[in-house]
Amino acid sequence: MRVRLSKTFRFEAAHSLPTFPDGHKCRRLHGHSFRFDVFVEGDVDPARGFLIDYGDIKRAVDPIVKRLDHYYLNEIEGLANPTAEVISRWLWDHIKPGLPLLASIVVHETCSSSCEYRG
Ligand SMILES: Nc1nc2c(c(=O)[nH]1)N=C([C@H](O)[C@H](O)COP(=O)(O)OP(=O)(O)OP(=O)(O)O)CN2
Ligand SMILES: [Zn+2]
Repeated sequence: MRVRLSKTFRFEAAHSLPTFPDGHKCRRLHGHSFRFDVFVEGDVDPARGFLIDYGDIKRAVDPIVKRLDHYYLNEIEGLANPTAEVISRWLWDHIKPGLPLLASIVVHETCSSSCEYRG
């Protein structure tokens, strides 16, 4: 049985988007309560009845969240232009080595705006 699981993480951070046009609101320093969903995919071991312990996903992702929470994202290596697109790829690149079943990252920058990256 093939399944896709998700677990949601949150962090608070500030950013500004230097590639947006002059006068655009997102060029100004502002903050978000970022939320992102981590999706893992694979085949369920019939004897165990589960793919991966949700706790193991948390243990793989929490150290990455700590690198973002309450920081100015533009100052983090690889996030000089921290759009939702760039953040989702950055999360993928940092989470995938410790979570090989990773299938997708969805970053929710606001309640109505999100970006999915599938590697
Ligand atoms: N393709 C992208 N477009 C925008 C990004 C982005 O990362 N990728 N980011 C922003 C801003 O950071 C902004 O904070 C979020 O944009 P927006 O959805 O416009 O925010 P609002 O809450 O103001 O949206 P409303 O639906 O108008 O209330 C902008 N664009
Ligand atoms: Zn923003």
